[in-house]
Amino acid sequence: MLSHPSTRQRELQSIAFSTINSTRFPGSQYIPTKTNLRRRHLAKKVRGTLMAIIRERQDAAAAKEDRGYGNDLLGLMLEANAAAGGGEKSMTMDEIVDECKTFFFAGHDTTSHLLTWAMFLLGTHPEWQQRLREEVLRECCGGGGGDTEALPNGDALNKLKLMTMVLYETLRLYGPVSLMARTATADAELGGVRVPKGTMTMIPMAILHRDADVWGAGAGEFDPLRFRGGVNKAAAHAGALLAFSLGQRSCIGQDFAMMEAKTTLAMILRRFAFEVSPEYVHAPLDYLTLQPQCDLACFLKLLD
Ligand code: HEM
Repeated sequence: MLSHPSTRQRELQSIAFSTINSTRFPGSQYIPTKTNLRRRHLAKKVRGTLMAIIRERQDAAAAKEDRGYGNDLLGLMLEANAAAGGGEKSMTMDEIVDECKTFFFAGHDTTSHLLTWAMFLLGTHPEWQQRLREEVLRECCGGGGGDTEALPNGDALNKLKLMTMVLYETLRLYGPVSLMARTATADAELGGVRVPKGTMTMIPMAILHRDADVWGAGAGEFDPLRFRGGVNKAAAHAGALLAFSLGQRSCIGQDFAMMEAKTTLAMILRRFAFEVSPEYVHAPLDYLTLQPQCDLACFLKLLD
């Protein structure tokens, strides 16, 4: 089934990933190969769907309907763009569509796979699952107020110290983004190796995150307590956890991702106990984001 825009966007990502190592030459993207034709067709469909959503928002704002451009990220972007009034700071329609695609890819698959791996680790470490459940029941039942059905509020989420440690440890062992690329903008020297300007370097975060020189002898083990002194004190180097990258181009959505993951896990933990299916095959696959190759089946048990 390929009717949903997110399904099309996923197929586009999958084409992009599978052609990363293909030989390319100027103009090769215009040759009518099966993959190129499919890519063009999907890109057109995704753009059409996004344009329809954007036009609907613009019409609602023009008609001065209460909802205006909408109170989500797209709404804020369209509102800011309208305020820029076509000046230097405004975005073209193509740029807005591209932002929508970026946020879908950067913001959706990453967080959902962080949750997948957290479920895997908690499903295979029942003692940690129980510790987190106790923390959740203590700190945020009903946003901190005792109602087990209500969403946890921001204050309650901030009190989930063990949960934060488990998520950092999940990001270390199974960070959804396992590789980053950077191009040297000037001649440089890196660990004694000359890196000429223009060289593309790859930063293998997944490997660095399991380096015993940095994380200690138990680098391969699940040990959330290594983060008890904070993220900067967990390893030999303060910037060792690279899951969201560091510096100017680090992840813009990292706080949001942590909040989403904490909220979702809190809601699952207080209602269900879970374990990983004995049929699960452990085969993490780096398919733009790190994910289980054959899904992750879990058994959930409703708690009293
Ligand atoms: C567990 C969840 C997430 C992880 C592991 C993650 C990881 C990363 C990493 C490693 C980068 C740097 C990539 C590079 O420089 O090559 C990045 C950038 C980015 N992320 Fe995330 N991300 C997550 C969630 C999110 C969410 C929820 C959003 C949006 C709501 C988001 C939006 C972005 C954007 C827009 C960038 C580009 C920032 C820039 O270049 O200035 N991410 N993310």
